[in-house]
Amino acid sequence: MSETQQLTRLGVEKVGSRLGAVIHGIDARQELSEEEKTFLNTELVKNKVIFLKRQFLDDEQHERFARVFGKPILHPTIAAPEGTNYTFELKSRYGRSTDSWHTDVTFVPDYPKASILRALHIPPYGGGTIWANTATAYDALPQPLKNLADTAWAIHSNDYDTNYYKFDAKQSEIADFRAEFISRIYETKHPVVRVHPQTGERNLLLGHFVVGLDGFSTRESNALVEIFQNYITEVENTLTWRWEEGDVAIWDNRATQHYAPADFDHHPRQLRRITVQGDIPLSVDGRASYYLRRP
Ligand SMILES: O=C(O)CCC(=O)C(=O)O
Ligand SMILES: [Fe+2]
Repeated sequence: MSETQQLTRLGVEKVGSRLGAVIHGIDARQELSEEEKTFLNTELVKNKVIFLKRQFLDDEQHERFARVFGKPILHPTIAAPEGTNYTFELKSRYGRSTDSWHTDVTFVPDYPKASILRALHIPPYGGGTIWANTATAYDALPQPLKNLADTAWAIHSNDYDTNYYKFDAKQSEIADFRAEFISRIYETKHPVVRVHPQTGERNLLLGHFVVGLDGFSTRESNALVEIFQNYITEVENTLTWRWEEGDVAIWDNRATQHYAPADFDHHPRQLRRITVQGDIPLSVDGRASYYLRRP
């Protein structure tokens, strides 16, 4: 197949106003061409979350496909399921989900650049995932709030407040997960505004691993973070994806937050995720994020 033929079969279907596109013409189970890899990386940065429908990847294909976007990395504390090297499992039998807005793994400085999530088992209703654009959220801030965000720093930790779980999931399941999640404690200081290394856009870098803003009291910090988060999670600033089994979502973890509503009762739900290596964020004035604490 000539290069032009190959490129013409690739398609981008925008599915959200501020972010989100479905990519057509890619079979992620196969080894991809350089053109296809470049295309996917370009569309990822442009659309912030992209979807490939009905791919039905196995674990090995998932890990290989993730390499299109970077170097797969292990979660700092949660072990990969047996038979996989870099996989993070989201498996729910009691209605638990990550029903809290976040960017993945921001409790380390060089948190993942992108996450690649595939759906194995989806409940009969609910069980979608919502993404938000952290660049348009920044752009929407009034100038005085931009000025504050540009100069503020936040402390992120994996020992954050997990009481966010709204659905009354089985408490022992939550407790077991939390125990493993905080088996080693990390703390990182990030600028509230991260300059995107590829687009130069300013992105709000917050989410549920934030334990506080540097230099503010807990009350002030909570109030300020809520103001910023409200801009991120404004409904018009988000996109909801209704999964079908086999679908793959890839998000730019430097430019988005996401949330998985616990709206599927006790139906089983299973997804697997691979994250790829990120680089260290830089603030508007060029200062880098750093560890405050590591095991
Ligand atoms: O369960 C989901 O849909 C997303 C969970 C999540 O936060 C993630 O995969 O990073
Ligand atoms: Fe996540």
